[in-house]
Amino acid sequence: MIDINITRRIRAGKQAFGLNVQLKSKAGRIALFGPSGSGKTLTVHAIAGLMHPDSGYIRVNERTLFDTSKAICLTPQERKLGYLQQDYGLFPHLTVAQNIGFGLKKGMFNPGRHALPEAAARWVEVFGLQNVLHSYPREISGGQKQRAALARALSVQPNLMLLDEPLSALDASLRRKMREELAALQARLQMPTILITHDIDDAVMLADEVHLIRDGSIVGSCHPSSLRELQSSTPSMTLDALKIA
Ligand SMILES: Nc1ncnc2c1ncn2[C@@H]1O[C@H](COP(=O)(O)OP(=O)(O)OP(=O)(O)O)[C@@H](O)[C@H]1O
Repeated sequence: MIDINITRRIRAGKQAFGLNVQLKSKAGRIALFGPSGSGKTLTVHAIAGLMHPDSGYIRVNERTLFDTSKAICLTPQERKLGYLQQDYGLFPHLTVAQNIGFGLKKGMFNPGRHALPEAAARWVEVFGLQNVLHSYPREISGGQKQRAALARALSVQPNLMLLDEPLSALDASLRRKMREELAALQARLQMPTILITHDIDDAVMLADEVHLIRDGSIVGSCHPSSLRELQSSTPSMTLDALKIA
C-alpha cells in the first residue's frame, strides 16, 4: 500500500516547478507515466529520501517514511528501499563486487576480493555476474550493468523497489530481454514496485496500475492495457487524451 501526499516548490533561476502529488494505491506494481519534466523522478526521489518535500507525508505499507506534521523524515537507509536509477548509478571507480556491496555495511566501500555478504552473493548468482565481479562498469555490457545495479538494489532486501526508466539505456533487443527478466523477477519476489516510464510496453509488462503525471501532479490512473487502446484510438496521443478516471 502506497499513500503519498506531498508538495514541493523548486526554483531554478527564473523557472519554478511545483510538485503536488497525491497517490494512494493498493496495487503491487505501479507505473508513473508522463512526459519529460512532469515530476516523475522528483516523486521517486521524495520516496527514496533523496529530496525532502515542503509538506505532506509518504507511507509505504502503513510505515511512515516522511511526515512534516509529525516531524518524521527517515534517512534513505532507514527507508529500506531499492532504487534502480535511470543510468544505473554504478560508481565508475569501483568494481562490480564493490558496487554491489556498497551500502550493505560499513567497510564494503573497499571489500576484499571475495568478501561479498550472503545477501549480495545470492543476487550475483541469480544474475550470472560471477565472471565480472572484478570488472569495472566501463568493462561490462549494458545488460550486465543493469543486472549489477539490480543486484545492488536487491541486496538491501528492500520493502519497495523504485525503478526509474530501468530499460532506457538498452538497445531494442536487450530491452525486450531485460523487460522479461524484470517481469519474472517481480513475479518471483512479489515485491512492490514503482516504475517510471515513457514506454507503454514497459508499463504493460511491469505494472498493474498506471498513474498519469503531468506538470507535477497526478492527473488520472488506468490499467496499463488502456494505454495501448488509447494510443491506437488516438495515434497522436497526448496526456490530455489520457485524462481518465
Ligand atoms: N534539482 C533541481 N533544481 C531545479 N529544478 C529541478 C531539479 N530537479 C528537477 N527540476 C525540475 O523539476 C521538473 C521535474 O523534473 P523531473 O526530473 O522529476 O522530471 P521527469 O518527469 O522525471 O522527467 P524525465 O522523464 O525527463 O526524466 C523539471 O522541470 C526539472 O527541470
